[in-house]
Amino acid sequence: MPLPKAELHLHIEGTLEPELAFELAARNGVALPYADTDALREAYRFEDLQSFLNLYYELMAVLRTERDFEDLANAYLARAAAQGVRHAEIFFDPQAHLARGVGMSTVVDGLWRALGDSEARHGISTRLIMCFLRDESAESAMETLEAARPHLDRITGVGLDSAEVGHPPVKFREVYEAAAALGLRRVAHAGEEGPPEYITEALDVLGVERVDHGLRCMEDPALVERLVRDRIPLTLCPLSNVRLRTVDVLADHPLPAMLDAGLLCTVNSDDPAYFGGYAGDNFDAVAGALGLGEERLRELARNSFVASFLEDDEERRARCLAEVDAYTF
Ligand SMILES: Nc1ncnc2[nH]cnc12
Ligand SMILES: [Zn+2]
Repeated sequence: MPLPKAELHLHIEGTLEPELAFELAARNGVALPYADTDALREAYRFEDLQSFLNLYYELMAVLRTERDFEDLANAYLARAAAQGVRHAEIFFDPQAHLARGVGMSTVVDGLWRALGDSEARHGISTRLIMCFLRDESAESAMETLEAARPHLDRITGVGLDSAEVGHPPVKFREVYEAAAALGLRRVAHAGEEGPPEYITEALDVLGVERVDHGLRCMEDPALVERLVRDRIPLTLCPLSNVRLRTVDVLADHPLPAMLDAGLLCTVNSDDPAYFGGYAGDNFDAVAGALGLGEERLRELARNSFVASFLEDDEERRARCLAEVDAYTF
């Protein structure tokens, strides 16, 4: 049995495996510019975040109907369950779908067909986090929040993703204020490729409760001190960092130094179909490459539930934490 864990940084569109991409392409009559799944996998050699995003957005063309989103989410949940995931807070990118003429209801209702009974079917409780694309305008983000209004009973929070450099958090001040007024939780990608100042800005201007990636905080000791003091969780994605070349090799990943500094780190998969592994694979990879022992792994698993948005179900959080504490490696 794998170590129980929560996954807090997972883009549902990034779980689209080549086999499912081709199946959905055939179902929807969408032509993909790759001969087969092997040819597609060959394209998974990324220079940086942007080179990945180009393929990530291109492949979304196969996602068209509620059933497509349901199948995508069910495939992820089955894989995640097999790797010990007991709770998943799942990002989705509505603007990337709205721009293709796929409506907000198609996306949210489709995802919900899988998430609605995920606890019974897969043993995974779930939350949905709607991300704004930071390389689109602030006006577009606000329109997206408006479009989500009828679905807010199914959306726990908002996030910020896509190309980071040149798109500082301050650009989204108003939409985050509006999201907060609607009672939504707030997170944002910051310090993945962008500078530590973006992390500080996400905290000060957007009021985020959790930072996605946050890797580059290590360049600013005062920021590290603040993140430790305020117990701000970081959702790290080690295999993603290697594939997108923010870290040269896994053995150089700053995770051990971050844990030693007292940061509330979690380990997640980001876009597992593209980066070589799901949540459990990321745990296994850091355990091997960084020599993390059992107590460090247990700490990471505990952190994932502590950092989760389970305030509305403290009983489940306590049950999951008890499972982690009772786990024998
Ligand atoms: N790692 C990542 N960083 C920013 N935006 C993303 N969208 C999907 N994956 C992402
Ligand atoms: Zn991400």
